[in-house]
Amino acid sequence: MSRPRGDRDGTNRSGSNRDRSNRSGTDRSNHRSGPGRGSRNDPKVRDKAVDPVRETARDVLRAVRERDAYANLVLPKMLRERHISGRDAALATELTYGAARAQGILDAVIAAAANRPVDEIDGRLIDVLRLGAYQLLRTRVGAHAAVDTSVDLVRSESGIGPAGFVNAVLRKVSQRDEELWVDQLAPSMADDLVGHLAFRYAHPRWIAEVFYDALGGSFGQLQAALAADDERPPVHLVARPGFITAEELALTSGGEVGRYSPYCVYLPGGDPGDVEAIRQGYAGVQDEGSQLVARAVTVADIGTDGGRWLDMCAGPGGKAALIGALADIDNAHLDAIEVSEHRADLIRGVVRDLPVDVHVADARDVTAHTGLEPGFDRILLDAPCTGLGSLRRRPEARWRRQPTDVPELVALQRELLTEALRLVRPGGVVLYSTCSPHPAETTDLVSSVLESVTAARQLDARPIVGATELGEGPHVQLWPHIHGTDAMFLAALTRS
Ligand SMILES: C[S@@+](CC[C@H](N)C(=O)[O-])C[C@H]1O[C@@H](n2cnc3c(N)ncnc32)[C@H](O)[C@@H]1O
Repeated sequence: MSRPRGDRDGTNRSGSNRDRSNRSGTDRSNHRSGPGRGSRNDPKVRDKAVDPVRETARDVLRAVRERDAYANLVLPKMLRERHISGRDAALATELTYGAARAQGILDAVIAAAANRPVDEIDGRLIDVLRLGAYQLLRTRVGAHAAVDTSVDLVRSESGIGPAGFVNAVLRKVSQRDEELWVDQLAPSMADDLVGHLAFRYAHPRWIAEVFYDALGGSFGQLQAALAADDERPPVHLVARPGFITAEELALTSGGEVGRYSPYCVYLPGGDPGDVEAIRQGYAGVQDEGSQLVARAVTVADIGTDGGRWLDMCAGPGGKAALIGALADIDNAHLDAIEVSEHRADLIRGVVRDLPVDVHVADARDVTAHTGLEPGFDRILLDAPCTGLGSLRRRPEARWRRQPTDVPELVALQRELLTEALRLVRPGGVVLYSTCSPHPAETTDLVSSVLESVTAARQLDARPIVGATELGEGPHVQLWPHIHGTDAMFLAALTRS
């Protein structure tokens, strides 16, 4: 890949709320007459083609439910295969991700309207009911269009009886707005404020409890955090240092330079795949919080830097690409380890032309599996975690994750951090990060490792992160509602 050369600040060496209006409101079916108008009111006599946008959203929700698929992997592929683009693609994305994120509140409303638990309703109908209820409660799509298109989907696949059922349930859903349904169905604010907020902002209760603990027991902060997490997430781009500056990327993409990371650009809308710099490999899609973590590894003060850098859990390579670009500028070298062959391939795809070696190995015992000896100057351990800090970017994840996932991950994190502290040279830095604010994976984990590795101590991470409102330290916890980033956690450690 040929590219302009630059310095690490991004200068080319060549010189060169849930606000309803924020929700998608494209009512592409308003031309259709709805229930109560002539024969279209009767599912028995209708014979219309289904709307390809809703059909695609329905198919993705079904793949998520039946095959544990990831909506954000399945949807783009389906849109390409079905030649759905532009505004239609945007609407399909909003409906799919919105319905997946809001599943908890939608299911409660559907169960109340159907007068039966959702697990007693055929799964194929549930997908459509969620899609219809989402449109009714959380978009500006007209009620007739939301109901009609849903009934069409069911009638074409399952026939008149199920279509009549969906029609009846969605009509009942449409009789109240979201606020009224919350008043009726959510736990009372007086008796159970965490439960109420969890319901209102479509989070499982256990996750709201984790956020509440991580936020120091503040209901106000919890409400803001859940509300931000319930929003459509912003798209952040990273301008790869030495390839393009954030200013150039903002200019060419129509975006705005980010608040904290010198490499970040906020993209207001549109498909990042259309951005020329991304197509050329000069830029990528990466949350600003992840950029701050990657940059922090490279700016921590460690005295003389021998240029041996390590990324212990590197796949799919977002941070390795940024650290690798900075290593290139600083004449350093990065070893990137990843246990999954497929994810190692993804790393290779983004570090071409950079001083990065990719190793497929288990990082719990790096020397045995890669031959790499201890003595690294800078180590990033971006540990496998519950991902509770990036739920807004993984629509269905909040309903899939279970509290029982936590202990196994914590055990793995403990082994990996202990190994990182073995590999770092005295006076070097280990940055431990998670895209989770769960105390068991963050502060508690760091404390317990520090208790067992007596040569290690924690540094103040705040000065190397380059953001404001970072609390009392020494660790850093970013939040969507405060920093606009994913809820990344970061702790800096060294050893004697
Ligand atoms: C949070 S992700 C890392 C994200 C990455 N730093 C990025 O910015 O693209 C954690 C990664 O660790 C990998 N992993 C899990 N267990 C591992 C192990 N024992 N050794 C090495 N990698 C592991 C997972 O496959 C996953 O790709």
